Amino acid sequence: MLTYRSNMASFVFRTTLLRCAARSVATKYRTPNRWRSEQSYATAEDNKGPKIYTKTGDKGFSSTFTGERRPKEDHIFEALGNTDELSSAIGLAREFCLEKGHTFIHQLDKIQCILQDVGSNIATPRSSARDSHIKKTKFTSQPIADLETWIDNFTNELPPLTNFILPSGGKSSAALHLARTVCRRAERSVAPIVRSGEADQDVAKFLNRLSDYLFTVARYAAMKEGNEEKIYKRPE
Ligand SMILES: Nc1ncnc2c1ncn2[C@@H]1O[C@H](COP(=O)(O)OP(=O)(O)OP(=O)(O)O)[C@@H](O)[C@H]1O
Repeated sequence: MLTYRSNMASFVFRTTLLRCAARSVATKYRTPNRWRSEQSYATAEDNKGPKIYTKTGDKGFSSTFTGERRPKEDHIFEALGNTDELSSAIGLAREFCLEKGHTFIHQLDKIQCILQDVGSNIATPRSSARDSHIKKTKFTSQPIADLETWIDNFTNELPPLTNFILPSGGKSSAALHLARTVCRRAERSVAPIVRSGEADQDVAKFLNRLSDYLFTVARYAAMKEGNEEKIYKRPE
């Protein structure tokens, strides 16, 4: 259901994108509430209609939510791409965790949705944003507080860390570690955007806290599955 919903959201994104080519990215980075209301307007006609590609990016330029055209190697698209990759890495880890019946799936689901909001914020450079853009893409601090609560709860159940842990501990755990490293890349790419005032500070804080969450939940998954985590040993 959830996958269907997200496919649907992306489909509606795309169809709207084609209908409103001049506002291309504006449609792709809408707030979740806006997506939901648009989904209810999707019709059978929409389903037959436009293609997924607009070809507007073929010359190596794309659009921000504010309508600026920038080269694809711009910091903004780099950060958007890393955030997208992060959500995909979490999605894969989630599938392994689901197979093992882990209880934190709902947290991963929520995080993937928040990452869409991270993308909206990054795609809206403050220097060219109108008030309405800023209002729609504002990133709140609540998701950071949620991550901190989840980290603290898992940490209370885990044995204390006494060694360097290496990515291991079964498929769920190793996939969560991989997502953690992608998260750190996303954080690095967001840093200059936040520093220059183009995105909200809380976006950087969220990504920083998210890598700690992914580390902690990776350890938790290994513990719950009864898998040993590899620890660093100095090579003989
Ligand atoms: N390679 C990329 N990496 C990260 N973000 C991208 C990339 N290309 C585009 N974007 C961002 O994602 C939004 C949607 O992507 P999309 O693929 O529709 O853009 P496009 O390449 O400009 O268009 P098209 O694929 O239709 O030619 C863009 O408006 C832009 O903000």
